[in-house]
Amino acid sequence: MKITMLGSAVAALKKAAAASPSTCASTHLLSRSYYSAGSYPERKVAILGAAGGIGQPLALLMKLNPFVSSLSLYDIANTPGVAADVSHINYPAQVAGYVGEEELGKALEGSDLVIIPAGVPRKPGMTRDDLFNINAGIVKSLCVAIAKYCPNALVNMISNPVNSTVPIAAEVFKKAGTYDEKKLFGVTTLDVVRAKTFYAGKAKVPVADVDVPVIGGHAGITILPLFSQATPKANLPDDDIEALTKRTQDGGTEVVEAKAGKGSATLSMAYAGAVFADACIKGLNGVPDIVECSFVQSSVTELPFFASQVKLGKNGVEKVYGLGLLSEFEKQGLEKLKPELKASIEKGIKFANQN
Ligand SMILES: NC(=O)C1=CN([C@@H]2O[C@H](COP(=O)(O)OP(=O)(O)OC[C@H]3O[C@@H](n4cnc5c(N)ncnc54)[C@H](O)[C@@H]3O)[C@@H](O)[C@H]2O)C=CC1
Ligand SMILES: O=C([O-])CC(=O)C(=O)O
Repeated sequence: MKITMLGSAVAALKKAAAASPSTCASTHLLSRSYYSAGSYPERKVAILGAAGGIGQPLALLMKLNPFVSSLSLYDIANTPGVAADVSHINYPAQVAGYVGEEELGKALEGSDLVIIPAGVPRKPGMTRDDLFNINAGIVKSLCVAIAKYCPNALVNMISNPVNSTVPIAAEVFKKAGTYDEKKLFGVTTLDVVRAKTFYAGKAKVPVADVDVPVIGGHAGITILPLFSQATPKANLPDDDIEALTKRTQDGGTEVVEAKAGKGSATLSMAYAGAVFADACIKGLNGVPDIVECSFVQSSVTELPFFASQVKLGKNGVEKVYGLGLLSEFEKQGLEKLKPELKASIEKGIKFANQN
């Protein structure tokens, strides 16, 4: 029964992907073109924190991605079991599990893409910034190893607070002399996934057709969905737009509270992480017009890092898009988010240079 369900879910994903363009509406995982055997280079993907709540379903989804030839699962515990389990799935990727710091180098060597969901999640009452004290150190040490063992890999940062962990990673790479701003991404795809889902529900349009850019950062009011640019157009009243904006900004907290102490979003995050990783790999492989929102080094505003739509190419970020036309409500939201986002970025930079 379970196998039948997974089979039909994959078939549904393939159907949806075949029906959608490969632009920023690409929140679908599998497309037929993947199956033109041998037409793409081998790709190694490493997941750091692979035995965790996000790491395990993300490992599953990356195993199902036929672009991936080697899947490297690293954690401080429990990865041999996760790797053995995932390795039995009849998709091409060769799976290996690595456990403990002494195996981190082997886990990373040769990686084209490193995805980092390592670190502690929130409990009710906490902000993402409350995770800083533990996760900053974890991310920093993992990035030191990335600089050493796979300095050319794209890095997808999931660990929170993303608004600070991305600047930490950038500083570590700068110190190591390996920083390439085109290759470092804060994963904000879950904000886009949520904005699409909530908008589709309110506007009563098919969710597969919806696109909504989300800009700013990845915490509370720094998450700014641009519903004025949402497609298909729905002309929702202002109070609906305000409610949708708030729900998107509080989406993570909604899940944290519903899980009541048992962590934060894992399944939707694994999905979002797999969508973004897939877009990165497609870009590396030269698939044209791959556009996703991500928190990257940016000159779109005065802040050094900012999330907006980016085009992904053979070297990572090919183009950072501007914000387009904003409504008055969005303009106000943009000004309101800047001080918090600036402080979180500076906190990350300071940590990386002091510790
Ligand atoms: N960017 C986003 O949109 C989202 C980010 N997150 C963040 O992702 C992170 C992980 O969340 P969960 O998977 O739910 O947590 P979890 O606690 O279930 O898993 C984290 C994993 O990281 C591992 N880990 C800890 N230190 C490590 C190290 N030094 N090296 C390698 N692995 C290490 C742990 O052993 C554990 O298996 C959290 O910081 C959470 O806030 C969660 C949801 C969405
Ligand atoms: O809310 C959290 O702590 C996890 C997260 O980043 C999200 O679900 O967006």
